[in-house]
Amino acid sequence: MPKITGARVIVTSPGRNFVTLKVETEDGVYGLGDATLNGRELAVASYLTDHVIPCLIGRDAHRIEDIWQFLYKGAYWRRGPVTMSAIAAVDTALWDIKGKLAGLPVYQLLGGASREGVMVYGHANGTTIEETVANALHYKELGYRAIRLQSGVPGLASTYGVSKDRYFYEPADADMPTENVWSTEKYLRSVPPLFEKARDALGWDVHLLHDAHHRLTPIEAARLGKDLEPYRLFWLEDTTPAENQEAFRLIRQHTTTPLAVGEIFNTIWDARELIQNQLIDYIRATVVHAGGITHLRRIAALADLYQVRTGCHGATDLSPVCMAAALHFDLSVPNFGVQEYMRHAEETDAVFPHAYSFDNGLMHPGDKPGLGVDIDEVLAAKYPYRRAYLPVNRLEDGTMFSW
Ligand SMILES: O=C(O)[C@@H](O)[C@@H](O)[C@H](O)[C@H](O)CO
Ligand SMILES: [Mg+2]
Repeated sequence: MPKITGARVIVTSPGRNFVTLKVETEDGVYGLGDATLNGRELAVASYLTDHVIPCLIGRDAHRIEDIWQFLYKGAYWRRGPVTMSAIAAVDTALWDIKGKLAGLPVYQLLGGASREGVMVYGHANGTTIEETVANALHYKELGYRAIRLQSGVPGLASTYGVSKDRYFYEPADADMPTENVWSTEKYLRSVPPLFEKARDALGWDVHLLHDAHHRLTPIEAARLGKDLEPYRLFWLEDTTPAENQEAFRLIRQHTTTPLAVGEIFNTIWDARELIQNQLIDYIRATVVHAGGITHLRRIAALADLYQVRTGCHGATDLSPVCMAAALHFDLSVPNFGVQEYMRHAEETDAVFPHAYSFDNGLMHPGDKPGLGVDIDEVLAAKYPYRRAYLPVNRLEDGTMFSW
C-alpha cells in the first residue's frame, strides 16, 4: 500500500491568499489539495494541521472513500465550510496520488472523458453598461461561448462583481472589511437594460449569465427572472440566500429563467430539497468547498436524476489546484453544464504550474498523471500570508445586509 508518511499545509499569497495541502507517501509520490476558504483561510489551515494531519499518517493513500468517511463521521461535528474544505483538500490530494500511481490523469479514473472539452464562462464587468458590454465583446473575441455580465449600479458607489481591474476580479480587498452601500430598487432597475444592450451587441449565439449574489427576496428574484426572460439567460445565479431552500419554489413558479445556486454549499444536504423538487437548473457546488471530488460526484449523481446540471464555482479564490480538480470532474461527469473560469494573476500561475489549458471557449485538464498541477514551494515562500477580508453590505439607512 502507498502509506501516507507526511502531510503539510502551505499558505502562500501570490496576488491573493491560498491554502494548499501536500500529502506525501512513502515511495515519494505526493498529492495536492486546495483548502482555500476566502477570508477565513487560517481556520482551515489550523483544522488540517492540528486535527486532520495527525490522523492521516500511516494510512493507505489508496483508500479515498474510507478516509473521507473517517474524517466526516469521525469528527462528530459534521458539515460546515471549514470542516468540508479540509476534507476536500485531503480528498483532492488522494485523487492526485492515485492518478500519479496509476499513470493516468484523474478524469480517466472517474470514468473517462464524456466530452471533448469543458465549456467555461468568463466574468465581464464594468462600472457602466457600455463598459461591461465592451468587456463582454472582448471575451467573445477571445473565443468564450458563455459570458457572465456584472455592471455597476447607477447611484451606488461599488457593487459585487465590478472590479478596479478590467480582467481580474478579487473580492477580498482589504485587511478590514470594505463597507458597501446597497439598494435593491436601484439594482433591479439596472439589470434588464444591461441584458438588452448585451443581446444587441453580442447577438444570440453566446450564452449570457448573471449573479445576484444572494441579495434578493424571493418575490424580487421572481420579478428579476421574469424581466430577464426576453434575453434568454443561460442562468440567473444566487438570487436569494439559499439557507431557505423553500424560497426557490416561489421564484420557480414565476419565471422560466434558469436558476443556479450552490457556490457556498458544502454538502449534498444543502442542495437536496432544491434538486429533488426540481427548483433549480444548475448546482454550483465545487471541489474545495463541498468535500472534494468524492462528495461532488455524489451531489452530481443526485442532480442527474432530476436533469439538474453542474456549474462549478471557479472564482480566483479557488486555487489552480481546485481548478484542475474541477476540470477533471467536469470532463467526466455526465450531467455537466458549464464551468466558471476567472483567470488567475500571473504570480498565482507561476506558483502553481499546471497542465490545464483554454482553447476556443473550452478548457481541458491535460493528460499528465494525477491532477496535472504542482506547487513551486520556493516561490510560494516569497509570498507571505496577508489578512484579507471580503466586503460587507449595508442598506442606505445603515442596516446590515447580505453581501
Ligand atoms: O460567482 C462568483 O464567482 C462569486 O460569487 C464569487 O466571486 C464569490 O463572491 C467569491 O468566490 C467569494 O469568495
Ligand atoms: Mg457567484
